[in-house]
Amino acid sequence: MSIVFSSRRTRFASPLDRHGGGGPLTLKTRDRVAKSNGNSLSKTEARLRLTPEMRMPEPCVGTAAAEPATHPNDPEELPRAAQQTYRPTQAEAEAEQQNANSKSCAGSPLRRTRSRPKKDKDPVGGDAGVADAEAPDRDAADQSTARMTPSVPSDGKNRMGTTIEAKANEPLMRLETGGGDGKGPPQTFHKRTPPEDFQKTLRTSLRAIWRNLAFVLVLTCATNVLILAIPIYLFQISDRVLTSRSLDTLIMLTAIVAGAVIFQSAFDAVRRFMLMRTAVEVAARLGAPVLSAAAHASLHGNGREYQTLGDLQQVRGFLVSGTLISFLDVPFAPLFILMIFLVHPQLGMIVVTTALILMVIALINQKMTAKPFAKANQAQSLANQHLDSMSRNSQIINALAMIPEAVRIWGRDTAQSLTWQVKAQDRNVIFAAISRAVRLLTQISILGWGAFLALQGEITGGMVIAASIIAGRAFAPIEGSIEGWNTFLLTRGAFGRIKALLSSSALQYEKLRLPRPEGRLDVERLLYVPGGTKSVVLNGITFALNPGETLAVIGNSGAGKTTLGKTLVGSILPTSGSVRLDLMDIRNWDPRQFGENIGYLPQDVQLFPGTIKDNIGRMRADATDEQIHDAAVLADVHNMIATLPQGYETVVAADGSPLSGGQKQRIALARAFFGNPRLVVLDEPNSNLDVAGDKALARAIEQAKESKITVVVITQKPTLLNVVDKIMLLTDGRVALFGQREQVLEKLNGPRQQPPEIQGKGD
Ligand SMILES: Nc1ncnc2c1ncn2[C@@H]1O[C@H](COP(=O)(O)OP(=O)(O)OP(=O)(O)O)[C@@H](O)[C@H]1O
Repeated sequence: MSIVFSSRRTRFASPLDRHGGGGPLTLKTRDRVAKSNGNSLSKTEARLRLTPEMRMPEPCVGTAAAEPATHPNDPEELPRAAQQTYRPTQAEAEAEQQNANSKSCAGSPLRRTRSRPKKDKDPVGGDAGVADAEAPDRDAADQSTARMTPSVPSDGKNRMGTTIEAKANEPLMRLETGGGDGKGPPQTFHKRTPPEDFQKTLRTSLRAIWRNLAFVLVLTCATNVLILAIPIYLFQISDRVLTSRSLDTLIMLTAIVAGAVIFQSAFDAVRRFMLMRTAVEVAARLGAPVLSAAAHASLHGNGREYQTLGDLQQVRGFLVSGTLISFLDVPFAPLFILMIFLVHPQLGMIVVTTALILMVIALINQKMTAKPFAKANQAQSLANQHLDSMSRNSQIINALAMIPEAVRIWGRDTAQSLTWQVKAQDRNVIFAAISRAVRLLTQISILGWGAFLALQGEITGGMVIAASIIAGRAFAPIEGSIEGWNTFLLTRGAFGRIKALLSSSALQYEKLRLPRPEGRLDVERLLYVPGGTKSVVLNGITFALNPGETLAVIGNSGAGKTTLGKTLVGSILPTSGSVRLDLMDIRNWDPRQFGENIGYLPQDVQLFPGTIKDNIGRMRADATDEQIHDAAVLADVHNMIATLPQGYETVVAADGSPLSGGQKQRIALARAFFGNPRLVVLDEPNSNLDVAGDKALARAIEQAKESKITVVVITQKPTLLNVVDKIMLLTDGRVALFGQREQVLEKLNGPRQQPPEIQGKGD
């Protein structure tokens, strides 16, 4: 049986599958650097200055000829992987040669941006033109340096990262083709994203369940009717065969009852098969919507929304449980009771009385066990939370020898859960024993009273035995339902939570798919008061950034920097005020489109289990090698990845091993830059970096700026301040200072004092 989790936006495939378990990162021939014919290069093209990254894919013959005078780097210093990876075959080279006359060497946007002459930086960051993002480009344009087309239609002629158009005196141009990758199909402004209609999914799932259950009910009906064959057979043997001594009758009856039993067993098996498949269908249909709705709801919740997946398990478990079979059989109990009434009304009364007694016992049982079961579940949930925390913090627990304490805390909650469970189960066992005793006593009563009636000549001996068997058959589902009542209540509660989650999910509303943003950021009167508290974490934050501007947010610990970063990327929603990307409130962006156009490096970096390329590509199945490589180059981590034994195919565990803290942070930086986003928020991106990493980060921010990516970098270290346009000082959730870098630095430290003493200022 094939099981498909259907979700328009979610594909449940192992990230490892995408690359078939991880072959080497290769660029397709057309993505490789076109070998340029030196003769065909224009003067402007000949002035291209290639950085190692630019030259890495393939030496550009024509450009390389013009290179030595301007390029200080020795090719020997290029990373080995970089030098070895991209070697087209002769045929490929010839094919590429066809385009070489019209194109120069390829490079990623960043590689291209780095090709421009570097403007000498003022050591104190006095790059007077920083506020004017166009200025450096103009300078560069005056020198007729290379111009990039980061995003181009995928028509095979101009591909992102493969073409440098050398056009003099033109500002840096970015061809907008839409999509987060910057090179998907052209954006259609009025194309609406189809709504996530979870209600419909729920309705269709319920319909499927009911349809299956209706069929199961038909089979149950047949099963219950056929099961009467045995008591009827007994009745016929004792009252007909034994009295008539007819062998033919015995053979015929035996053949009929054997057939009935075979059919009954087959029907029973089929209904169980169907229930099992119904359970699987429910999990398959609702799994993806529940998970995506839970992930979305967790933005405003406490993270427990993910437990709804556990609720789905509960529903699935109930569908294959014996309790449901009992529930399905219960409606046929009156049929059996009616038959006993037909045998003799007095026997029927005994059975009805017993059924009522069993129900009363069930109600008392329910009342007596509800509280202890609830307490047991509560304590178990706490114990599970401790367990989860232990598994996430296993290294620190081991290093600090905290295992006894961790085990004690887990043990305390587990013991409490077990204590309540024992209490509940004790009561359950007692009531189950009482009900079983009542049932057995009833069968004895039927036999005894039936014998008495037989003695009176009112019924035959065969009728007595048949009545006793039928009574047993009538009680079995009633008893099963009583025992499983608690499970039924839990399942009903679980399904209620699933229904509530899917019904209230905001994802179901359709959103307009907007044109690709440019990266303009407007923050207005941002107020954030965490739910359940009265502390104001962000208080009236207002500022704006133009596309391509870079802002450093500085301030003391607890000033609200991280919270501000989270509100900028929409991972928490402000209590009031708004964050707008290209004038549109981020709440009104299609979440998928918004996510594709932003990058975020959180303070607490976590990588997903998978390869480095999966992580950089945000686990997207449609992430191309080229995009991954571009992001790595943009974040200036390609060289670092190239030094790893498995390069981009290095498998990262859930705890980030085998990467160091700094390496993890740099991979996460590349992930933030994946897809050529328009707004990137970096929360203390250099907290784990060494000097080289710090420099690479500064370069990455400069490159992002040149690619017109709006960058907000939260930092405690002054080193990054040299590469930003603006600085904001946050104090107790308020903007204490905001403005051009030089002005803010001057206010912080006084003129000509570098670097600023950020920590000291807020004290
Ligand atoms: N969900 C929350 N509930 C209660 N308080 C919160 C919540 N989120 C943040 N805070 C509080 O808001 C304040 C700012 O936190 P935030 O993490 O934004 O500071 P920060 O400036 O990033 O600090 P650091 O530099 O140490 O990371 C802190 O005092 C923190 O306790």
